Amino acid sequence: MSADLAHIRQIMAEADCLYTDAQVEAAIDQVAEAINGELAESNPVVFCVMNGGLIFAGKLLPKLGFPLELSYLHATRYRSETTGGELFWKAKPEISFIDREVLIIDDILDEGHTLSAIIEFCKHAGATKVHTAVLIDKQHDRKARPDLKANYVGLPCEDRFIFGYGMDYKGYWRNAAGIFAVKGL
Ligand SMILES: O=P(O)(O)OC[C@H]1O[C@H](OP(=O)(O)OP(=O)(O)O)[C@H](O)[C@@H]1O
Ligand SMILES: Nc1nc2[nH]cnc2c(=O)[nH]1
Repeated sequence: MSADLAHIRQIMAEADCLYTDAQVEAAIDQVAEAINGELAESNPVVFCVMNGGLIFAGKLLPKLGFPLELSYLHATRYRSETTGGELFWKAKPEISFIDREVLIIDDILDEGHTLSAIIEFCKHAGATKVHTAVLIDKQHDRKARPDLKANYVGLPCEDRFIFGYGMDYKGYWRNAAGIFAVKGL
């Protein structure tokens, strides 16, 4: 069924802006500085988690000033919905992880089932160390594991359904220049 574009436009018009474009850009600069300080000698394979990680990875990678290899993987459990379900691998990584450090880049750590599963996958595939970077860490007590944290976090956000900078609302507004929360969610 095609999307109701009037509804999609209304979502943007009524949304609350949690972070402006400039605030997100400043947060990405800080993440880049931290990664440059810690991973410059580690020759990592960097994985962008599609689709949500695309914008964050695209903005972050040119700010990293050391040799790295880039690949992608696609795991989803929201599938254009606003609540998560089973993790579904749309594309598993094809590059070898054996004896490599890995940096996973994703847009959001929410309940963390996605990141947990990806970390386990990388370890089983032979990665020596798995580093994680997320643009947003959603603040609540429903994490998949209580100690689950990303190594690098751009910004915290309140416990609402958000979109923009790679994150979608029903498949739309990944292109929104800022982080927005859906009215009432
Ligand atoms: O911490 P969790 O509760 O597991 O949620 C986080 C995941 O949810 C989103 O992916 P989604 O399944 O929506 O796929 P998409 O990136 O293709 O939109 C997001 O990109 C993260 O990968
Ligand atoms: N777009 C979007 N995807 C998510 N995946 C997990 N949480 C969220 C969220 O708040 N927004």
